[in-house]
Amino acid sequence: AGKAHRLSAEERDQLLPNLRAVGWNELEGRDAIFKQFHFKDFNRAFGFMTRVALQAEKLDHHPEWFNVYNKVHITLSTHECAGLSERDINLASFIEQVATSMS
Ligand SMILES: C[C@H](O)[C@H](O)[C@H]1CNC2=NC(N)=NC(=O)C2=N1
Repeated sequence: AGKAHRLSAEERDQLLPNLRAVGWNELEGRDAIFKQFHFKDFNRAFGFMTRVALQAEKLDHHPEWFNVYNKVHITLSTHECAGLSERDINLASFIEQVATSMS
Protein backbone atom coordinates (compact mmCIF):
# COMPACT_ATOMS: atom_id res chain seq x y z
CA ALA A 1 0.00 0.00 0.00
CA GLY A 2 1.37 3.40 -0.95
CA LYS A 3 1.26 6.47 1.21
CA ALA A 4 -2.23 7.72 1.99
CA HIS A 5 -3.20 11.16 0.70
CA ARG A 6 -6.09 13.35 1.76
CA LEU A 7 -8.89 13.13 -0.75
CA SER A 8 -9.10 16.09 -3.12
CA ALA A 9 -12.32 18.06 -3.57
CA GLU A 10 -12.94 16.19 -6.84
CA GLU A 11 -12.39 12.80 -5.21
CA ARG A 12 -14.78 13.77 -2.40
CA ASP A 13 -17.46 14.85 -4.87
CA GLN A 14 -17.11 11.49 -6.52
CA LEU A 15 -16.81 9.20 -3.49
CA LEU A 16 -18.80 10.72 -0.62
CA PRO A 17 -22.37 10.88 -2.05
CA ASN A 18 -22.68 7.06 -2.03
CA LEU A 19 -21.66 6.93 1.62
CA ARG A 20 -23.84 9.91 2.57
CA ALA A 21 -26.78 8.09 1.00
CA VAL A 22 -26.34 5.24 3.50
CA GLY A 23 -25.86 7.43 6.58
CA TRP A 24 -22.20 8.40 6.74
CA ASN A 25 -21.62 12.08 7.46
CA GLU A 26 -18.59 14.31 7.63
CA LEU A 27 -17.65 15.50 11.09
CA GLU A 28 -17.45 19.19 11.84
CA GLY A 29 -14.06 20.40 12.98
CA ARG A 30 -12.26 17.27 11.89
CA ASP A 31 -11.62 15.63 8.52
CA ALA A 32 -13.37 12.32 9.23
CA ILE A 33 -16.63 10.47 8.55
CA PHE A 34 -19.06 9.12 11.14
CA LYS A 35 -22.01 6.74 11.32
CA GLN A 36 -24.12 5.20 14.09
CA PHE A 37 -25.24 1.59 13.76
CA HIS A 38 -28.07 -0.06 15.72
CA PHE A 39 -28.44 -3.83 15.96
CA LYS A 40 -31.00 -6.11 17.50
CA ASP A 41 -28.87 -6.93 20.51
CA PHE A 42 -25.29 -7.03 21.83
CA ASN A 43 -24.54 -10.34 20.10
CA ARG A 44 -25.26 -8.82 16.70
CA ALA A 45 -23.32 -5.65 17.53
CA PHE A 46 -20.29 -7.53 18.75
CA GLY A 47 -20.44 -10.00 15.86
CA PHE A 48 -20.41 -7.02 13.51
CA MET A 49 -17.44 -5.51 15.37
CA THR A 50 -15.55 -8.79 15.23
CA ARG A 51 -15.91 -9.04 11.47
CA VAL A 52 -14.91 -5.40 10.99
CA ALA A 53 -11.94 -5.83 13.36
CA LEU A 54 -10.53 -8.77 11.39
CA GLN A 55 -10.78 -6.87 8.12
CA ALA A 56 -9.31 -3.73 9.71
CA GLU A 57 -6.29 -5.71 10.82
CA LYS A 58 -5.94 -7.20 7.34
CA LEU A 59 -6.09 -3.71 5.77
CA ASP A 60 -3.93 -2.23 8.54
CA HIS A 61 -6.59 0.47 8.80
CA HIS A 62 -8.55 0.67 12.03
CA PRO A 63 -11.80 2.33 13.06
CA GLU A 64 -12.30 4.60 16.06
CA TRP A 65 -15.43 3.22 17.62
CA PHE A 66 -17.67 3.21 20.64
CA ASN A 67 -20.08 0.47 21.67
CA VAL A 68 -22.88 0.37 24.19
CA TYR A 69 -25.07 -2.76 24.08
CA ASN A 70 -26.59 -2.77 20.58
CA LYS A 71 -25.15 0.53 19.35
CA VAL A 72 -21.84 1.01 17.56
CA HIS A 73 -20.61 4.50 16.68
CA ILE A 74 -17.80 4.60 14.14
CA THR A 75 -15.42 7.37 13.07
CA LEU A 76 -13.05 6.84 10.16
CA SER A 77 -10.00 8.96 9.41
CA THR A 78 -6.39 8.36 8.40
CA HIS A 79 -3.75 9.37 10.92
CA GLU A 80 -0.97 9.18 8.36
CA CYS A 81 -2.41 12.09 6.35
CA ALA A 82 -4.46 13.62 9.19
CA GLY A 83 -7.71 13.37 7.25
CA LEU A 84 -9.92 11.38 4.92
CA SER A 85 -8.20 9.06 2.47
CA GLU A 86 -9.27 6.32 0.11
CA ARG A 87 -8.56 3.85 2.95
CA ASP A 88 -11.50 5.29 4.89
CA ILE A 89 -13.78 4.97 1.88
CA ASN A 90 -12.72 1.33 1.40
CA LEU A 91 -13.21 0.45 5.06
CA ALA A 92 -16.61 2.21 5.12
CA SER A 93 -17.71 0.17 2.09
CA PHE A 94 -16.67 -3.06 3.81
CA ILE A 95 -18.48 -1.99 7.00
CA GLU A 96 -21.65 -1.38 4.98
CA GLN A 97 -21.49 -4.88 3.50
CA VAL A 98 -21.13 -6.45 6.93
CA ALA A 99 -23.88 -4.30 8.49
CA THR A 100 -26.26 -5.16 5.65
CA SER A 101 -25.60 -8.85 6.06
CA MET A 102 -26.23 -8.67 9.84
CA SER A 103 -29.56 -6.85 9.95
C1 LIG B 1 1.83 1.43 11.99
C2 LIG B 1 0.50 1.20 11.35
O1 LIG B 1 0.64 0.67 10.06
C3 LIG B 1 -0.27 2.51 11.21
O2 LIG B 1 -0.29 3.19 12.44
C4 LIG B 1 -1.69 2.31 10.69
C5 LIG B 1 -2.55 1.48 11.62
N1 LIG B 1 -3.98 1.79 11.53
C6 LIG B 1 -4.41 2.98 11.08
N2 LIG B 1 -5.69 3.28 11.16
C7 LIG B 1 -6.16 4.46 10.76
N3 LIG B 1 -7.46 4.73 10.87
N4 LIG B 1 -5.33 5.38 10.26
C8 LIG B 1 -4.02 5.17 10.12
O3 LIG B 1 -3.28 6.04 9.62
C9 LIG B 1 -3.51 3.91 10.54
N5 LIG B 1 -2.22 3.61 10.43
